[in-house]
Amino acid sequence: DQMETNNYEETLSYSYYEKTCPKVEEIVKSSLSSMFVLDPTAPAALLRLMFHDCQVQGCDASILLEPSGDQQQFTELDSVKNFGIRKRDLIGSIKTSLETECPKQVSCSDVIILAAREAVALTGGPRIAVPLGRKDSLSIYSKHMADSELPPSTADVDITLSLFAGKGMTVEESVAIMGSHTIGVTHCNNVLSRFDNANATSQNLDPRFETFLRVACPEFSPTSQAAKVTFVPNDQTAVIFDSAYYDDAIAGRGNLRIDSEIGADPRTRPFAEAFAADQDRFFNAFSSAFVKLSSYKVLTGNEGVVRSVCDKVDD
Ligand code: HEM
Ligand SMILES: [Ca+2]
Ligand SMILES: [Ca+2]
Repeated sequence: DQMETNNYEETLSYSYYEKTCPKVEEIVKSSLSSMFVLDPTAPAALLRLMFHDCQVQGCDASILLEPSGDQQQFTELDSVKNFGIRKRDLIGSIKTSLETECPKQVSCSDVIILAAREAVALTGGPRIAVPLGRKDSLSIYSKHMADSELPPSTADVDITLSLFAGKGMTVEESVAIMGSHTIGVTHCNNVLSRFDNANATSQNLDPRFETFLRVACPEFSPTSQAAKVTFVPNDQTAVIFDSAYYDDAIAGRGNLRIDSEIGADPRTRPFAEAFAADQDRFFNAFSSAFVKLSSYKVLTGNEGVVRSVCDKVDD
């Protein structure tokens, strides 16, 4: 009787680690609560990390892989689309604690999702129930795939709605998931294109806010070092997960093109207004969108592995 060798199709489950690592969610939460006290900007980094992992060959922890041996290889992080990705090391620290508690059980891809979930909850957002059981990729990372799959910083409403429709999201959920920009920062190199007059009229850019952006991000070249180290907050309350992002979007105070246009486009504005007026509605739509994004193209069962360290595929 070969109980352990079945190849039944496995799916994500809300009780996946019940027997193999019952304390997993508690361990992720307690590790991150102390890390977030040390660095209140870390939650935003971990939420974005989840998006950028899931967007490139699915939620498989491919974004964590480092070059192996002494080969010269380009990783996902070498893609300019991954500019500003930070705090990948925190996932490694959580994984180390988990290896002590339950060795070789919890995948790095699940840790990324659980860390993003805590990033939302610990900054004042909803506590989202997330199904688990993702496996980590064996295949090698790809800079090329990161270049082609991640949205450009100049993305508009069309690009954004079709990106999220591809993950089964409604327009309401797509507007809600952009509410992730309620925390964190945007570096000036991503803001400078807003000053291009050819685009400005369609972009719902409040003139006083434009003045603020021009002062915060003087017109240096987008590729200069100065533009890569200066930044502006993503909304008025950039360490709190709230609906202030939508107030700003409606008023034309968005840093990126999408952050402003989402508050003006006839397809998205009604939802931005609803979320600005009703935070519960935002949190509910955000939660279902989060589950859709984080279940995108996952590897389960024998399709992937549980890495023992997150930045390497085990030998
Ligand atoms: C069309 C869709 C999107 C575009 C074009 C976009 C673009 C960007 C850009 C250019 C930045 C600034 C990075 C920097 O300068 O350091 C940023 C930051 C951020 N994004 Fe997005 N984003 C999109 C969707 C999302 C989604 C779906 C999430 C999460 C589920 C997300 C979460 C974040 C967070 C939390 C930050 C702040 C990061 C930090 O403070 O380190 N974004 N995004
Ligand atoms: Ca990935
Ligand atoms: Ca906020």
